Amino acid sequence: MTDSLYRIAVPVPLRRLFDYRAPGLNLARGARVRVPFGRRELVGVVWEKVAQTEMAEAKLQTISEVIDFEPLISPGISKLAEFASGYYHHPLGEVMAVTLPTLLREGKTPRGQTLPAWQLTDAGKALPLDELNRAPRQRALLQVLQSMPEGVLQAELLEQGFSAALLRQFAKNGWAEKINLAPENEPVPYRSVASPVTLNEAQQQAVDTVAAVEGFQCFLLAGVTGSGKTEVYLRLIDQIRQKGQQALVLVPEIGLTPQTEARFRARFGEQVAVIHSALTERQRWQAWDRARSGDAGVVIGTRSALWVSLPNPGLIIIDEEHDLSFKQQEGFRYHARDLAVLRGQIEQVPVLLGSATPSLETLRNVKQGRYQRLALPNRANEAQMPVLRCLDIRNAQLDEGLSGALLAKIREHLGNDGQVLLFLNRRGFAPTLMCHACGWLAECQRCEAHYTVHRQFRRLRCHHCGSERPMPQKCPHCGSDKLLSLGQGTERIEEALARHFPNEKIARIDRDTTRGRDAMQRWSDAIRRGDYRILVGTQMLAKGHDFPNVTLAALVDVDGAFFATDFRAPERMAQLITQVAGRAGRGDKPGEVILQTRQPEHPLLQTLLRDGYDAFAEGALNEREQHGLPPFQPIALMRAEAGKVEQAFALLSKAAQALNASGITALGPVPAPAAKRQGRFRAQLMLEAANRGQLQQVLGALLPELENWPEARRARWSVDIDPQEMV
Ligand SMILES: Nc1ncnc2c1ncn2[C@@H]1O[C@H](COP(=O)(O)OP(=O)(O)OP(=O)(O)O)[C@@H](O)[C@H]1O
Ligand SMILES: [Zn+2]
Repeated sequence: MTDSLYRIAVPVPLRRLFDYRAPGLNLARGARVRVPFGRRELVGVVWEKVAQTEMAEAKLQTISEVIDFEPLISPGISKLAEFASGYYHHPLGEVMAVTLPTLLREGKTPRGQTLPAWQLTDAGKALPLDELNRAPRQRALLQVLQSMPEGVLQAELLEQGFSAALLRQFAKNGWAEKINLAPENEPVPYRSVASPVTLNEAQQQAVDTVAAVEGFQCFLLAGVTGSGKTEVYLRLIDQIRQKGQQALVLVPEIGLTPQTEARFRARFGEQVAVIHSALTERQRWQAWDRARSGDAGVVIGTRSALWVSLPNPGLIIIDEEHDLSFKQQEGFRYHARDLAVLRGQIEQVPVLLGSATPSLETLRNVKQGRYQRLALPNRANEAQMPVLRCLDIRNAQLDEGLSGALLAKIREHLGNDGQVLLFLNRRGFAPTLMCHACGWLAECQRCEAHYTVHRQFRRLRCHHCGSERPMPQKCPHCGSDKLLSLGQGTERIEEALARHFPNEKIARIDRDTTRGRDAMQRWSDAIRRGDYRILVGTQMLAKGHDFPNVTLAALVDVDGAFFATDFRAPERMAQLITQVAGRAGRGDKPGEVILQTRQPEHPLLQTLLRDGYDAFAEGALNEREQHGLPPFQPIALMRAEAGKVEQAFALLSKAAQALNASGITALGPVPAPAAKRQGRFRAQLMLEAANRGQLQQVLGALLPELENWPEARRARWSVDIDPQEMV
């Protein structure tokens, strides 16, 4: 007799699966098992049953414990994981582990909520009904309990009119006992709630087009800021819920836009399960489990929610599809938007990508006819799009980066009862501390980067590694007390504004003021109430908010982006400007947008202001095509970091040779833009291929080999397919 053999995805950084014996067991794909691995025990996921193994008989080990007898992961998700593992060249075992909530990954099986219930004892079961003919209530209860041997929820019995006293009587007689029963995960029946708004023509057309699709089709919902994209999502979800299907909605950072969650809850109530990073592990598992059981009809979450198994999916939505947060930047570097489209294909459901500033990747897919474009060209509620204007600050007198003209504009808008929003993508007081006497710079030794001055905390902080130290009183080098804070962060702008507008309350929204679970919710409520009329913030303030009374949006400094080396910098800048601008004039008062710049004639800025984001994107796409950059040609980055520079370079140089020999262009190695982080030196290799197939094939062959090189043991390395950031 031969044992059953199973191939298991074990969470180790090796690009292969492992075979185990499971004598006499019948295991389901997607179920968890505990297996011996080296000297440890690990939780793996059953991948497939195999007839034979290449492993030596003596090395073959036996599964130590079966955790799930039913698959925990849906067939759709395991297909998606398998594809992603191949595409991103990340070990399948680790992919599986990353995609599960921590409790499940650790092999735990959290017990769901249980409710009090009643069940007959053996004496109760043996009791003939006729014996209770003279006590009709008792007889009725006995009859109910006999018909449900697994027990009946106490709440249900009370609802049927059996009193608590009667139940106690049964217990006293020894006929029944109180037990705990898991509530049946019966989906809450869905009732459609009438929408408070009537869709406009463009919205209605978008809804009708998506709703008419059977099976897979990917759409771009290109709606200008404030065009009512969310309303389109809600309407479509309502339609699929009526068919009993589930919707998956991925959003950038749900904590930043509490209004979005509130709108979904207002429409779908208990149907909604929200998955984000601020949940406890138990809450996260609960939300995940409600989705997996079909109990939750609408799942809203950040990147990792992509991996939730759904028994009955009907629609996948990616809101703000251009957002960088959909790309995981470490470990398993997947792009949740790209995989969501694939998931739609696997599960045969429509996918809707929404954005006012679509990524160039998505726009190219539209051009090629792979995605269908749905446009919402106007704001939903008759509000006009704001007017964008450059404010030339060359030679202007600046007070902490604020020009007199900008200050006058702020005064004007406040005078007209509007709120004003100032955007600066730098938190803290100042990005640099310098000694006026000797030129000493406060630098993080571990990262070779400037410390940021945080006056609020009286500390210097490294924004790369998080290390910090007290603000020095004197220069540690020459002892002078003339220490200068150079440049501006949000804290400093706030301080300057407080000087100019002493009677106004100022809301500063950045990572330093939004700690804690409901911080953003409180800010958002206070801003909508009008408690604050001046808002200063980083990109947290640029994303998706709907503050109807904001009439002026100003970008304090747009020049930085022009000097960035990353080829995606112009795209990001255009998206950011358009999104910040989109916060202005959303209510009944018209909006105005001001960009402070020393490069008012910059062609990119000109195109964006004169012709809008779509025209800008068109030009940017042409440029990418001419230079053979994504989305026209695929690129990948191979990164390495080590305690010594030479170790990182040694590995990458050897890899470059191998890659160049196989027809891939490997550029480098060069030091990474952030060449030292947390005491480790970083280098990278840029890979360009003629096409995806070639890139996949060459890397697929090289990496299992590279894994065993001696150089690979002296450096930590990773591969980033379709990298979004070059850092
Ligand atoms: N058909 C409609 N009639 C009237 N008001 C509407 C309609 N659709 C949406 N709105 C309102 O318009 C405002 C903007 O809508 P919504 O927030 O959905 O836009 P959005 O496209 O998601 O915006 P952004 O991309 O800027 O986040 C909201 O206050 C919403 O209630
Ligand atoms: Zn540091």
